[in-house]
Amino acid sequence: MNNLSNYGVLMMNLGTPDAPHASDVRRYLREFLSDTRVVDVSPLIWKPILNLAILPFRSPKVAKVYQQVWMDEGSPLLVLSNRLKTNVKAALSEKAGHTVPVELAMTYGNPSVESAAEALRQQGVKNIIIVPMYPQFSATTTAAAYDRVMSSLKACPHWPSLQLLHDYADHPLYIKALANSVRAQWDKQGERRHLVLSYHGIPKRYVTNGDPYARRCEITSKLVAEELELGDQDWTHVYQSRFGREEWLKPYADATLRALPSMGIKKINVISPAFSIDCIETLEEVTLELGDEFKHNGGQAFEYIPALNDTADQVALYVSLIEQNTKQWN
Ligand SMILES: C=CC1=C(C)c2cc3[nH]c(cc4nc(cc5[nH]c(cc1n2)c(C)c5CCC(=O)O)C(CCC(=O)O)=C4C)c(C)c3C=C
Ligand SMILES: [Fe+2]
Ligand SMILES: [Fe+2]
Repeated sequence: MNNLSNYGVLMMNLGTPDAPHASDVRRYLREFLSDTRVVDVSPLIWKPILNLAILPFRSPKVAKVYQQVWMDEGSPLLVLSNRLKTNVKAALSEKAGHTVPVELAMTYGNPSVESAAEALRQQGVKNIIIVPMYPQFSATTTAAAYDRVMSSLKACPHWPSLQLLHDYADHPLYIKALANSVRAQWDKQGERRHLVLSYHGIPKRYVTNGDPYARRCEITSKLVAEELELGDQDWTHVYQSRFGREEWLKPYADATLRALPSMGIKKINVISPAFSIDCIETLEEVTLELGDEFKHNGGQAFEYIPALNDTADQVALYVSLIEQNTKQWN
């Protein structure tokens, strides 16, 4: 990174409501669930269903869930993404010997891509590396982030050069970071436990149509298991966060966790490798909902292992990804 002064980093995460109220959640869900990358049904059919049958009921319900996990500074996804951004910027700048501009944007909602891109431009950035904060590529998330960047530039007369980070499902620093956080949890609890690796699901049809997400998740699980020297009986790979009626990727997390105690697995640790940052899906759905399902069905001990968030391991991982992908500008 020696003599480079005109490149900058745009870190991107999914998006989250501005406040934990039904009206904010409704606005956020409307934007998110109107993206055909996320729900690929024709808008002519989907829009009435979304506006009349989903948003009026889901928004107040989900707002209550956000209230349970909301932090003093805001939504966990935004607060923790911002902390990571700050730490990545400090680490990159220290290595480069000058300030490296790093901004955070969300695919849906705030901070917008337009505001982050303008902030980069104000700092003299001409080369931008887009860093979607998704370890496993999916068209529903990573490609949606790329789409958002491209649409933000539609009217832009002074295009920057762009580098798109694809994914890092099998990056050695990512696998080591996940394994380190499992080992840290085992040390804390004084015992190794069966490890459940729970990934956000997507409709099975998307994978049949070519989305590589499931394959990338399987690679992550296999490598983490190898790194931790786990036998086949010591870990389980599942998908959480189903939405709607069609079949999603299996095995389903809820059904699997209900069944584990009857198979003699009564103490578990759960890690959610698809989430670089803790959010409503990990803090509520995994920690509370799945934890309850497990315990109400004979499970004795359930501990969620936090996402990598703004830890030193995650900062080192992102610095390495950015360095590897900005070589042509060095
Ligand atoms: C409707 C289909 C959905 C697909 C496909 C999907 C894919 C997907 N999502 C993430 C990461 C996150 N999802 C989050 C929340 C969330 N996801 C969906 C639906 C789909 N996700 C909904 C409706 C919601 C909102 C909550 C709810 O109504 O249940 C979040 C958290 C946002 C937050 O504010 O905390 C993240 C992160 C991935 C990685 C993924 C596919 C790979
Ligand atoms: Fe999601
Ligand atoms: Fe959920």
